Amino acid sequence: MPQQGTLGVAVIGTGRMGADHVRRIDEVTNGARVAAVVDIDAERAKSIADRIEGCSAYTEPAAAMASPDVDALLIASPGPAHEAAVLQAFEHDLPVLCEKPLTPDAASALRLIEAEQRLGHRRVQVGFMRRYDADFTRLKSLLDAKEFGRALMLHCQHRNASTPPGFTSQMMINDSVVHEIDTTRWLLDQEITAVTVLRPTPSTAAPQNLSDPQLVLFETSGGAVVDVEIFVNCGFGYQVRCEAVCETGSARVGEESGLLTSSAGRWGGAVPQDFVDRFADAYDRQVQRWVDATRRGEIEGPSCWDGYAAAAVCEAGVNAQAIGRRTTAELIERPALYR
Ligand SMILES: NC(=O)C1=CN([C@@H]2O[C@H](COP(=O)(O)OP(=O)(O)OC[C@H]3O[C@@H](n4cnc5c(N)ncnc54)[C@H](O)[C@@H]3O)[C@@H](O)[C@H]2O)C=CC1
Ligand SMILES: O=C1[C@@H](O)[C@H](O)[C@@H](O)[C@H](O)[C@H]1O
Repeated sequence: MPQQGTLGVAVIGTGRMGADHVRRIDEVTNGARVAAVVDIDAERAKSIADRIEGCSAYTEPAAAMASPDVDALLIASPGPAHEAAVLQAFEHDLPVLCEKPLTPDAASALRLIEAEQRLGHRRVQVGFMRRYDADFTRLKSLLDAKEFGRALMLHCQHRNASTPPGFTSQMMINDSVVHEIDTTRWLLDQEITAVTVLRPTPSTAAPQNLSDPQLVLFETSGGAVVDVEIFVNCGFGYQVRCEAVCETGSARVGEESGLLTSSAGRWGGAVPQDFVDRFADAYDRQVQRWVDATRRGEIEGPSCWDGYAAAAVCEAGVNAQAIGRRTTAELIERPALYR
Protein backbone atom coordinates (compact mmCIF):
# COMPACT_ATOMS: atom_id res chain seq x y z
CA MET A 1 0.00 0.00 0.00
CA PRO A 2 1.64 3.30 -1.01
CA GLN A 3 1.90 5.43 2.15
CA GLN A 4 2.41 8.65 0.19
CA GLY A 5 0.74 7.69 -3.08
CA THR A 6 -2.85 8.18 -4.04
CA LEU A 7 -5.14 5.34 -2.94
CA GLY A 8 -6.70 3.57 -5.94
CA VAL A 9 -10.27 2.73 -4.91
CA ALA A 10 -12.61 0.32 -6.68
CA VAL A 11 -16.26 1.20 -6.04
CA ILE A 12 -18.44 -1.93 -6.22
CA GLY A 13 -22.06 -1.14 -7.04
CA THR A 14 -22.72 2.14 -8.80
CA GLY A 15 -26.38 2.75 -7.96
CA ARG A 16 -27.63 5.55 -5.74
CA MET A 17 -24.96 5.35 -3.03
CA GLY A 18 -22.14 3.96 -5.17
CA ALA A 19 -22.47 6.74 -7.75
CA ASP A 20 -22.48 9.32 -4.96
CA HIS A 21 -19.32 7.78 -3.46
CA VAL A 22 -17.65 7.80 -6.91
CA ARG A 23 -18.41 11.53 -7.20
CA ARG A 24 -17.17 12.08 -3.64
CA ILE A 25 -13.84 10.27 -4.17
CA ASP A 26 -13.38 12.00 -7.53
CA GLU A 27 -14.27 15.51 -6.38
CA VAL A 28 -14.06 15.80 -2.60
CA THR A 29 -11.75 13.24 -1.01
CA ASN A 30 -8.03 13.95 -0.74
CA GLY A 31 -5.46 11.24 -1.36
CA ALA A 32 -7.68 8.85 -3.31
CA ARG A 33 -8.87 8.28 -6.85
CA VAL A 34 -11.50 6.06 -8.43
CA ALA A 35 -9.34 3.41 -10.12
CA ALA A 36 -12.25 1.12 -11.01
CA VAL A 37 -16.00 0.75 -10.83
CA VAL A 38 -17.87 -2.55 -10.76
CA ASP A 39 -21.53 -3.16 -11.48
CA ILE A 40 -23.45 -6.18 -12.73
CA ASP A 41 -25.07 -3.62 -15.02
CA ALA A 42 -22.18 -3.25 -17.50
CA GLU A 43 -23.61 -0.13 -19.15
CA ARG A 44 -23.99 1.66 -15.85
CA ALA A 45 -20.42 0.83 -14.85
CA LYS A 46 -19.07 1.94 -18.22
CA SER A 47 -20.99 5.22 -18.29
CA ILE A 48 -19.56 6.13 -14.88
CA ALA A 49 -16.01 4.97 -15.68
CA ASP A 50 -16.03 6.95 -18.94
CA ARG A 51 -16.39 10.18 -16.95
CA ILE A 52 -13.25 9.56 -14.87
CA GLU A 53 -9.70 9.56 -16.20
CA GLY A 54 -7.91 6.26 -15.70
CA CYS A 55 -10.98 4.47 -14.33
CA SER A 56 -11.75 0.94 -15.57
CA ALA A 57 -15.19 -0.66 -15.62
CA TYR A 58 -15.86 -4.27 -14.59
CA THR A 59 -18.89 -6.46 -14.01
CA GLU A 60 -17.16 -8.79 -11.52
CA PRO A 61 -15.66 -7.58 -8.21
CA ALA A 62 -12.88 -10.23 -8.50
CA ALA A 63 -11.67 -8.71 -11.78
CA ALA A 64 -11.26 -5.26 -10.18
CA MET A 65 -9.49 -6.75 -7.15
CA ALA A 66 -6.93 -8.41 -9.44
CA SER A 67 -6.02 -5.04 -11.01
CA PRO A 68 -2.67 -3.59 -9.85
CA ASP A 69 -4.35 -0.14 -9.83
CA VAL A 70 -6.73 -1.14 -7.04
CA ASP A 71 -5.52 -0.66 -3.44
CA ALA A 72 -8.86 -0.63 -1.60
CA LEU A 73 -12.59 -1.27 -2.06
CA LEU A 74 -15.70 0.70 -1.34
CA ILE A 75 -18.63 -1.75 -1.44
CA ALA A 76 -21.99 -0.17 -2.28
CA SER A 77 -23.79 -3.10 -3.87
CA PRO A 78 -27.03 -4.32 -2.20
CA GLY A 79 -26.60 -5.95 1.25
CA PRO A 80 -26.99 -9.57 0.07
CA ALA A 81 -23.94 -9.12 -2.23
CA HIS A 82 -21.64 -7.83 0.53
CA GLU A 83 -20.51 -11.16 2.01
CA ALA A 84 -19.07 -12.52 -1.25
CA ALA A 85 -17.30 -9.25 -2.06
CA VAL A 86 -15.78 -8.93 1.44
CA LEU A 87 -14.58 -12.56 1.39
CA GLN A 88 -12.90 -11.93 -1.97
CA ALA A 89 -11.32 -8.77 -0.55
CA PHE A 90 -9.87 -10.86 2.29
CA GLU A 91 -8.29 -13.19 -0.30
CA HIS A 92 -6.51 -10.15 -1.76
CA ASP A 93 -5.94 -8.65 1.73
CA LEU A 94 -7.53 -5.39 0.55
CA PRO A 95 -8.95 -2.74 2.92
CA VAL A 96 -12.73 -2.30 2.62
CA LEU A 97 -15.28 0.38 3.38
CA CYS A 98 -18.55 -1.59 3.22
CA GLU A 99 -21.88 0.23 3.14
CA LYS A 100 -24.36 -0.80 5.82
CA PRO A 101 -25.66 -3.38 6.42
CA LEU A 102 -22.43 -5.41 6.62
CA THR A 103 -24.61 -8.38 5.64
CA PRO A 104 -28.37 -8.94 5.89
CA ASP A 105 -28.27 -11.54 8.71
CA ALA A 106 -26.21 -12.52 11.74
CA ALA A 107 -25.00 -15.89 10.38
CA SER A 108 -23.37 -14.31 7.32
CA ALA A 109 -21.90 -11.47 9.43
CA LEU A 110 -20.45 -14.11 11.73
CA ARG A 111 -18.82 -15.83 8.74
CA LEU A 112 -17.06 -12.52 7.96
CA ILE A 113 -15.94 -12.17 11.58
CA GLU A 114 -14.48 -15.67 11.43
CA ALA A 115 -12.76 -15.01 8.09
CA GLU A 116 -11.29 -11.71 9.32
CA GLN A 117 -9.97 -13.46 12.43
CA ARG A 118 -8.31 -16.08 10.22
CA LEU A 119 -6.70 -13.19 8.32
CA GLY A 120 -5.40 -12.03 11.69
CA HIS A 121 -6.03 -8.30 11.27
CA ARG A 122 -8.98 -5.99 10.69
CA ARG A 123 -9.64 -5.06 7.10
CA VAL A 124 -13.25 -3.76 7.14
CA GLN A 125 -14.90 -0.51 8.14
CA VAL A 126 -18.73 -0.58 8.00
CA GLY A 127 -20.51 2.49 6.60
CA PHE A 128 -22.44 3.60 9.68
CA MET A 129 -21.98 7.23 8.67
CA ARG A 130 -23.82 8.81 11.60
CA ARG A 131 -20.66 8.24 13.63
CA TYR A 132 -19.10 10.94 11.39
CA ASP A 133 -21.96 13.46 11.55
CA ALA A 134 -20.91 16.66 13.34
CA ASP A 135 -24.00 16.80 15.60
CA PHE A 136 -23.99 13.12 16.49
CA THR A 137 -20.27 13.36 17.27
CA ARG A 138 -20.96 16.24 19.67
CA LEU A 139 -23.71 14.24 21.35
CA LYS A 140 -21.33 11.29 21.71
CA SER A 141 -18.68 13.53 23.37
CA LEU A 142 -21.26 14.94 25.77
CA LEU A 143 -22.45 11.45 26.76
CA ASP A 144 -18.89 10.11 27.10
CA ALA A 145 -18.02 13.05 29.38
CA LYS A 146 -21.19 12.32 31.45
CA GLU A 147 -21.90 16.07 31.38
CA PHE A 148 -25.49 15.40 32.45
CA GLY A 149 -24.83 12.13 34.25
CA ARG A 150 -25.76 8.73 32.89
CA ALA A 151 -27.99 8.42 29.80
CA LEU A 152 -31.33 6.91 30.82
CA MET A 153 -33.22 6.93 27.53
CA LEU A 154 -32.89 7.85 23.86
CA HIS A 155 -35.87 9.10 21.87
CA CYS A 156 -35.21 8.69 18.14
CA GLN A 157 -37.11 9.60 15.00
CA HIS A 158 -36.19 8.32 11.55
CA ARG A 159 -38.40 9.54 8.75
CA ASN A 160 -38.00 9.08 4.99
CA ALA A 161 -40.15 10.96 2.48
CA SER A 162 -40.94 7.77 0.57
CA THR A 163 -39.68 4.27 -0.19
CA PRO A 164 -38.58 2.67 -3.45
CA PRO A 165 -40.82 -0.07 -4.92
CA GLY A 166 -40.45 -3.39 -3.12
CA PHE A 167 -39.57 -1.88 0.26
CA THR A 168 -40.90 -4.22 2.99
CA SER A 169 -41.75 -3.97 6.67
CA GLN A 170 -38.68 -6.12 7.41
CA MET A 171 -36.53 -3.60 5.52
CA MET A 172 -37.79 -0.89 7.87
CA ILE A 173 -35.71 -2.74 10.49
CA ASN A 174 -32.83 -4.17 8.39
CA ASP A 175 -32.29 -1.17 6.14
CA SER A 176 -33.50 1.80 8.17
CA VAL A 177 -33.58 1.09 11.94
CA VAL A 178 -30.17 -0.60 11.56
CA HIS A 179 -28.82 2.98 11.78
CA GLU A 180 -30.50 3.52 15.18
CA ILE A 181 -29.20 0.13 16.30
CA ASP A 182 -25.65 1.22 15.56
CA THR A 183 -26.24 4.74 16.91
CA THR A 184 -27.56 3.33 20.20
CA ARG A 185 -24.66 0.88 20.64
CA TRP A 186 -22.14 3.61 19.79
CA LEU A 187 -23.65 6.48 21.80
CA LEU A 188 -24.29 4.42 24.94
CA ASP A 189 -21.38 2.01 24.55
CA GLN A 190 -23.77 -0.82 25.45
CA GLU A 191 -25.23 -3.79 23.62
CA ILE A 192 -28.94 -4.02 22.79
CA THR A 193 -30.42 -6.99 24.64
CA ALA A 194 -34.10 -6.98 23.62
CA VAL A 195 -36.37 -5.49 20.97
CA THR A 196 -40.12 -4.85 20.90
CA VAL A 197 -41.98 -3.53 17.85
CA LEU A 198 -45.37 -1.81 18.00
CA ARG A 199 -47.36 -1.21 14.84
CA PRO A 200 -50.04 1.48 14.80
CA THR A 201 -52.71 1.44 12.10
CA PRO A 202 -50.69 2.21 8.95
CA SER A 203 -50.74 5.62 7.34
CA THR A 204 -53.13 5.81 4.37
CA ALA A 205 -50.06 6.93 2.39
CA ALA A 206 -48.23 3.64 3.14
CA PRO A 207 -47.80 1.32 0.14
CA GLN A 208 -49.88 -1.86 0.31
CA ASN A 209 -48.50 -4.43 2.75
CA LEU A 210 -46.12 -1.93 4.37
CA SER A 211 -46.86 -1.42 8.05
CA ASP A 212 -45.71 2.18 8.21
CA PRO A 213 -44.98 3.78 10.72
CA GLN A 214 -43.70 1.53 13.50
CA LEU A 215 -42.37 2.14 17.01
CA VAL A 216 -39.31 0.07 17.91
CA LEU A 217 -38.12 -0.24 21.52
CA PHE A 218 -34.64 -1.37 22.58
CA GLU A 219 -33.48 -2.43 26.02
CA THR A 220 -29.75 -2.22 26.59
CA SER A 221 -27.16 -4.06 28.67
CA GLY A 222 -26.76 -0.99 30.91
CA GLY A 223 -30.48 -0.66 31.63
CA ALA A 224 -31.29 2.16 29.19
CA VAL A 225 -34.46 2.17 27.09
CA VAL A 226 -34.57 3.53 23.53
CA ASP A 227 -37.61 4.30 21.40
CA VAL A 228 -37.39 4.69 17.63
CA GLU A 229 -40.18 6.02 15.47
CA ILE A 230 -39.57 4.67 11.98
CA PHE A 231 -41.81 6.29 9.37
CA VAL A 232 -40.58 5.70 5.84
CA ASN A 233 -43.39 7.29 3.84
CA CYS A 234 -43.93 10.46 5.83
CA GLY A 235 -44.19 12.39 2.57
CA PHE A 236 -42.61 15.66 3.67
CA GLY A 237 -38.88 14.90 3.79
CA TYR A 238 -36.01 13.26 5.64
CA GLN A 239 -35.67 13.67 9.40
CA VAL A 240 -33.28 11.91 11.75
CA ARG A 241 -33.46 13.08 15.34
CA CYS A 242 -32.17 11.76 18.62
CA GLU A 243 -32.67 13.07 22.15
CA ALA A 244 -30.63 11.64 25.00
CA VAL A 245 -32.34 12.00 28.36
CA CYS A 246 -29.74 11.91 31.13
CA GLU A 247 -29.87 12.21 34.92
CA THR A 248 -29.49 16.00 35.07
CA GLY A 249 -30.20 17.18 31.53
CA SER A 250 -31.04 16.23 27.99
CA ALA A 251 -29.35 16.76 24.63
CA ARG A 252 -30.92 16.63 21.18
CA VAL A 253 -29.61 16.42 17.63
CA GLY A 254 -31.35 16.59 14.28
CA GLU A 255 -33.54 19.63 14.81
CA GLU A 256 -33.92 21.67 11.64
CA SER A 257 -31.55 24.61 11.49
CA GLY A 258 -29.96 26.68 8.76
CA LEU A 259 -31.72 29.46 6.92
CA LEU A 260 -35.01 30.61 8.45
CA THR A 261 -37.19 32.94 6.39
CA SER A 262 -40.18 35.10 7.34
CA SER A 263 -42.54 36.14 4.59
CA ALA A 264 -46.22 36.39 3.76
CA GLY A 265 -47.25 35.87 7.38
CA ARG A 266 -45.25 32.66 7.86
CA TRP A 267 -41.78 31.71 9.06
CA GLY A 268 -39.75 28.58 8.51
CA GLY A 269 -36.96 26.74 6.76
CA ALA A 270 -36.45 23.68 4.58
CA VAL A 271 -36.59 19.98 5.47
CA PRO A 272 -33.88 17.92 3.69
CA GLN A 273 -35.41 15.48 1.21
CA ASP A 274 -33.12 12.50 1.64
CA PHE A 275 -30.07 11.01 3.32
CA VAL A 276 -27.68 12.10 0.56
CA ASP A 277 -28.63 15.68 1.39
CA ARG A 278 -28.91 15.42 5.23
CA PHE A 279 -25.76 13.36 5.75
CA ALA A 280 -23.58 14.78 2.93
CA ASP A 281 -20.92 16.01 5.37
CA ALA A 282 -20.98 12.75 7.32
CA TYR A 283 -20.41 10.66 4.17
CA ASP A 284 -17.58 13.02 3.14
CA ARG A 285 -15.93 12.74 6.56
CA GLN A 286 -16.46 8.96 6.71
CA VAL A 287 -14.74 8.39 3.36
CA GLN A 288 -11.93 10.87 4.07
CA ARG A 289 -11.18 9.27 7.45
CA TRP A 290 -11.21 5.81 5.83
CA VAL A 291 -8.81 6.94 3.08
CA ASP A 292 -6.50 8.65 5.60
CA ALA A 293 -6.41 5.62 7.88
CA THR A 294 -5.92 3.23 4.96
CA ARG A 295 -2.99 5.28 3.64
CA ARG A 296 -1.41 5.06 7.11
CA GLY A 297 -1.93 1.30 6.96
CA GLU A 298 -4.63 1.41 9.67
CA ILE A 299 -8.31 0.46 9.95
CA GLU A 300 -10.66 2.58 12.07
CA GLY A 301 -14.36 3.07 12.60
CA PRO A 302 -17.21 0.59 12.92
CA SER A 303 -15.91 -2.97 12.55
CA CYS A 304 -17.23 -6.34 11.44
CA TRP A 305 -18.16 -6.82 15.10
CA ASP A 306 -20.40 -3.74 14.90
CA GLY A 307 -21.87 -5.06 11.64
CA TYR A 308 -22.53 -8.44 13.25
CA ALA A 309 -24.06 -6.98 16.43
CA ALA A 310 -26.35 -4.77 14.32
CA ALA A 311 -27.39 -7.76 12.20
CA ALA A 312 -28.18 -9.83 15.29
CA VAL A 313 -30.35 -7.05 16.74
CA CYS A 314 -32.06 -6.61 13.34
CA GLU A 315 -32.94 -10.30 13.40
CA ALA A 316 -34.43 -9.93 16.86
CA GLY A 317 -36.33 -6.87 15.60
CA VAL A 318 -37.76 -8.64 12.56
CA ASN A 319 -38.79 -11.52 14.80
CA ALA A 320 -40.38 -9.14 17.34
CA GLN A 321 -42.22 -7.47 14.46
CA ALA A 322 -43.57 -10.80 13.20
CA ILE A 323 -44.73 -12.22 16.53
CA GLY A 324 -45.74 -8.92 18.12
CA ARG A 325 -43.76 -9.64 21.28
CA ARG A 326 -40.51 -8.63 22.97
CA THR A 327 -37.59 -10.65 21.59
CA THR A 328 -34.15 -10.97 23.12
CA ALA A 329 -30.99 -10.41 21.06
CA GLU A 330 -28.13 -12.85 21.62
CA LEU A 331 -24.50 -12.16 20.67
CA ILE A 332 -21.46 -14.42 20.74
CA GLU A 333 -18.62 -13.36 23.04
CA ARG A 334 -16.69 -10.50 21.44
CA PRO A 335 -13.48 -11.87 19.86
CA ALA A 336 -10.16 -10.32 20.91
CA LEU A 337 -9.65 -8.78 17.44
CA TYR A 338 -12.58 -6.42 18.13
CA ARG A 339 -11.91 -5.46 21.75
N1 LIG B 1 -25.41 4.87 4.56
C1 LIG B 1 -26.59 5.21 4.06
O1 LIG B 1 -27.23 6.15 4.52
C2 LIG B 1 -27.14 4.46 2.92
C3 LIG B 1 -26.62 3.24 2.60
N2 LIG B 1 -27.15 2.51 1.60
C4 LIG B 1 -26.58 1.20 1.36
O2 LIG B 1 -25.79 1.26 0.15
C5 LIG B 1 -25.89 0.02 -0.54
C6 LIG B 1 -26.41 0.28 -1.95
O3 LIG B 1 -27.68 0.88 -1.85
P1 LIG B 1 -28.28 1.75 -3.07
O4 LIG B 1 -27.20 2.53 -3.71
O5 LIG B 1 -29.44 2.46 -2.52
O6 LIG B 1 -28.76 0.59 -4.07
P2 LIG B 1 -29.03 0.70 -5.62
O7 LIG B 1 -30.00 -0.38 -5.92
O8 LIG B 1 -29.34 2.09 -6.03
O9 LIG B 1 -27.63 0.32 -6.30
C7 LIG B 1 -27.04 -0.94 -6.20
C8 LIG B 1 -26.13 -1.13 -7.41
O10 LIG B 1 -25.38 -2.33 -7.24
C9 LIG B 1 -25.42 -3.09 -8.43
N3 LIG B 1 -25.22 -4.49 -8.06
C10 LIG B 1 -26.13 -5.39 -7.66
N4 LIG B 1 -25.53 -6.56 -7.34
C11 LIG B 1 -24.21 -6.36 -7.55
C12 LIG B 1 -23.06 -7.19 -7.40
N5 LIG B 1 -23.16 -8.45 -6.98
N6 LIG B 1 -21.85 -6.68 -7.70
C13 LIG B 1 -21.74 -5.41 -8.15
N7 LIG B 1 -22.79 -4.58 -8.32
C14 LIG B 1 -24.00 -5.06 -8.01
C15 LIG B 1 -26.77 -2.77 -9.06
O11 LIG B 1 -26.76 -3.03 -10.46
C16 LIG B 1 -26.89 -1.29 -8.73
O12 LIG B 1 -26.29 -0.47 -9.71
C17 LIG B 1 -26.79 -0.90 0.30
O13 LIG B 1 -25.99 -1.66 1.15
C18 LIG B 1 -27.61 0.10 1.12
O14 LIG B 1 -28.08 -0.40 2.35
C19 LIG B 1 -28.19 2.98 0.83
C20 LIG B 1 -28.74 4.20 1.10
C21 LIG B 1 -28.25 5.05 2.16
O1 LIG C 1 -29.49 3.72 4.76
C1 LIG C 1 -30.47 4.24 4.33
C2 LIG C 1 -31.42 3.56 3.43
O2 LIG C 1 -30.90 2.32 3.00
C3 LIG C 1 -32.71 3.34 4.20
O3 LIG C 1 -33.67 2.74 3.36
C4 LIG C 1 -33.24 4.66 4.72
O4 LIG C 1 -34.40 4.44 5.51
C5 LIG C 1 -32.19 5.35 5.58
O5 LIG C 1 -32.69 6.58 6.01
C6 LIG C 1 -30.91 5.55 4.80
O6 LIG C 1 -29.94 6.19 5.57
